[in-house]
Amino acid sequence: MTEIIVPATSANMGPGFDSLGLSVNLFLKIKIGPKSDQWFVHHPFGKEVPSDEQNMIVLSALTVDPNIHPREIFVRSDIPLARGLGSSSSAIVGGLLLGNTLSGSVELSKQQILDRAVKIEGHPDNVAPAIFGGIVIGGPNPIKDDDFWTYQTDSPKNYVPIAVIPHRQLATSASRSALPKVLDRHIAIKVSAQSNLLVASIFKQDWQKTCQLLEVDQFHEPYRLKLVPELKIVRSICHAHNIFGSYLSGAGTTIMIMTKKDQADLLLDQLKKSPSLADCDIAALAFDSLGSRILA
Ligand SMILES: Nc1ncnc2c1ncn2[C@@H]1O[C@H](COP(=O)(O)OP(=O)(O)O)[C@@H](O)[C@H]1O
Ligand SMILES: N[C@@H](CCOP(=O)(O)O)C(=O)O
Repeated sequence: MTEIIVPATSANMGPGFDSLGLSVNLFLKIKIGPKSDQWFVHHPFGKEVPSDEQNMIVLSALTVDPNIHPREIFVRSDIPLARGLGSSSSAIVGGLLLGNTLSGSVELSKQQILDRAVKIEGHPDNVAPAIFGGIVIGGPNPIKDDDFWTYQTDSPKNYVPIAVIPHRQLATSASRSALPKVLDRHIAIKVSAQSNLLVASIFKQDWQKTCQLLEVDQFHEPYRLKLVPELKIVRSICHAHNIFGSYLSGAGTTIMIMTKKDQADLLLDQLKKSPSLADCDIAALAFDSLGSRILA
């Protein structure tokens, strides 16, 4: 049975709001089952997620080719829903790859899949690393807004992403409505300069500076702090051990920390000991370098 595999993603690295993200080793897996009278999606998410053609995976597949014959599909996923780890992007990218695989008349390139995925999701910072793997910077082509440029690079070898995942869900739409309509010019200039530094540090593999710059966001974190107070707690535990590299992953509620491998055990231990983080799953993940793949 053909299987489509899409990794989870952690968007909004530092001040790279809506632009900068990386992929990690939690996966959405879609197996393509037999033809059927109607679409039926076998999935583990309960009633919250539709099992018919209204399922996000099927909706995305049908944007590629509305004439695809309905199928049964079998979905497994260890990406938690609505926690800032790109579950909706994984469904969109997985659906587009499903449509591309099943269509007899359309064959999209990776770039076309990216452009369509951004159109559905609204921003490239999850869908781009979900497609390409590693760390990806994405943004609109300056002369053609529906075409997205990306630069991809490897994640650091001697660092590990530690995720603090509150049990609470937070829909991206709700978290976006906490953001201000207007930003102060001085703040925007300063943070945009630091965002430029962040990108340079990533491509120079100057990971120590990267980790410091991951903490300077002022585009979204200050406004979302009231929705994810755990960010402050996690950051202060990290700083008490002179560890930098924490940021609000996507729209929350997950907090990601990029930390040196030799500091990971100590940090995990300290985070797990904190009574304020009792309602969180805390785990060392791994960076994903492959992005989406299809196993025949
Ligand atoms: N595998 C999936 N299949 C179908 N729908 C999904 C899947 N994963 C996520 N979704 C939809 O996306 C929603 C979460 O999207 P969002 O609020 O953007 O959070 P995030 O992308 O950070 O997990 C879920 O509540 C569900 O409706
Ligand atoms: N830039 C977006 C990222 C949303 O990521 P998600 O994983 O929470 O879907 C935003 O901050 O709204």
